[in-house]
Amino acid sequence: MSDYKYQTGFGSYFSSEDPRCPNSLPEGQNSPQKCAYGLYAEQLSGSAFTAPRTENTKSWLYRIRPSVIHEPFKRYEEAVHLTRNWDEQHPNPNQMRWNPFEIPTSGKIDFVQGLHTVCGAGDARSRHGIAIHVYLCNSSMENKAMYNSDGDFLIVPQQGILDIKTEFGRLKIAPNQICVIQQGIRFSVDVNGPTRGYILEVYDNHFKLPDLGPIGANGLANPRDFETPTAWFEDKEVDEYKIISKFQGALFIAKQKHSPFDVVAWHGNYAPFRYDLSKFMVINSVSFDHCDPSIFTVLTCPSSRPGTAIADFVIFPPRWSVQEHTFRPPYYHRNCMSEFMGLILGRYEAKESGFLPGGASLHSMMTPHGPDRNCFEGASNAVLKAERIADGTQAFMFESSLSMAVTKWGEETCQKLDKSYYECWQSLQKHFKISD
Ligand SMILES: O=C(O)Cc1cc(O)ccc1O
Ligand SMILES: [Fe+2]
Repeated sequence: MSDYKYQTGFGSYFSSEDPRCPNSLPEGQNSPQKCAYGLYAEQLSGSAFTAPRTENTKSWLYRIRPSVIHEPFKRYEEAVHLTRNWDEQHPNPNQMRWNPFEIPTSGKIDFVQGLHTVCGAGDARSRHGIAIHVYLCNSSMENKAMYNSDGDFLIVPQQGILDIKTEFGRLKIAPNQICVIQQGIRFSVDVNGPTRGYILEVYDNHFKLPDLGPIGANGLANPRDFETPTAWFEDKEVDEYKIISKFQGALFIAKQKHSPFDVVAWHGNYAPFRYDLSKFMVINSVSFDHCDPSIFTVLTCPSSRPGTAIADFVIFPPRWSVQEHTFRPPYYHRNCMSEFMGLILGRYEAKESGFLPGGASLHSMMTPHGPDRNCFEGASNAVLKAERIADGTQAFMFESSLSMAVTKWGEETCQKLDKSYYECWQSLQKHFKISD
C-alpha cells in the first residue's frame, strides 16, 4: 500500500512543515505578529498549562483559518448506537463472548455513523472512565471530520485499511497496526469496502509506554517504532463541511464552509501516532510458568494509583513457547480488573473455537475464566517441545481497573452475544485422585 511520510519517536517534540510552504513554522517564537503565508497560529493543549514537564503536552498549529470559524453545534443523530449510558441494562457478571460484529452491507455507513458502544464505565464530565466501541462501516467520511472532546481514541483495525486525514497530516493503518488520536484532534476516515475494528476510549489520561523495570532500556514496544504524521494541508472550500464533536458522550454537528485539514505547519508533542504490532519485541518466560499478560503491554493509560491502569492495551503476539514442566496456555483466572478481548487475526491460544476474528469477549471483575476443555486437555498432555504459538494470529486485550457495564446494543441489539459460551467449561473433568 502506498503510504505517507512519518516522523518517528514516542512523545517526541516534533516539527513539521508541508513541503509546499517552506519556512511556514515561525522561528524563535510561537505567535508572530503576522505568521508566514498569512497563516493563523492556534495552540492545542493536551494537558493543563501547568502540568509538570514530564506530563505537559501541546502543539502549535499554523493554519489557513482558525478552528473557531464554524456555525453553532447541534445534536447529531446518525450514530444511534454510540452511548454513554451505562445504566441501560441490569449489571451482568457473566462471561460474555460475541460472534463477529456485522458490517453493514446495505446503505452507506461511515466511521462516525458506524460507532457502536459495547461497554464502559465512568463519566467524561469528571474525566474518569473508559468506553469500548466497535466501528462497523463501509463508506468514507465525505466532507466530514470528527473530534473527541472527551478523551483519546486507541483504534485497532480488524478488517479494512483506515486512511485517516488529521490536522497533523495523514496516516494509514491496516489490521495489525493501531493508532492513537488524542482528545480534540480532528480526523476524517476514508475506507475501501467493508471495515471493522475496535476502539478503546480513555478519559483520564493519555496513553504512555509502560515502564520496563528490570527488562532494561529496550524491549516491548520501542519508541522509535511509533510514527507521527508530517504536516499536510488541503485548501478546500465547500458548501458544507461537517464537524462532528463527541462532547460529554453525545455527538454534535457544526457546519462550516472549508476543510479543517488546513494546517500547513505544526510543532509540539501532542500529535496522533500509529504503531505496527509486528514490531513488538516479545519478552516471556524461557524457563517455566506462564508470565502474566502485562508482559505484553503495548501502551498504558495510567491512573493515579501506582501500577494500576485505567486501561492497558495488551497483545498476544506470535512467539516461541519453550517453558518446561508448565501448563503453557493462559491459566484459570479471577481478576480484580476487567478483561475485554478482541481478535484481529487467527485464533486465540486459550480457546479452540468460538472466539473469532471481529468478535470479542468480556470477563468482568472477578468473573472466572480460562482455557476451554479442549485447550486444557491438550496442553496438560502435550509434549513440551519448543513451539511457535500464535503464528498468523493477533489477539488483544483492553484490561481496565474499572468495572464496565455492557450496553443494550452489546447485550441485545447486536444479536451477537453467544449464549452458549459458558458451555465451553462445563465438560472440564475432575481429575482429582488421592492415590492410584
Ligand atoms: O485469556 C485471558 O483471560 C487473558 C489472559 C491471558 C494470559 O496469558 C494470562 C491471563 C489472562 O487473563
Ligand atoms: Fe484473564
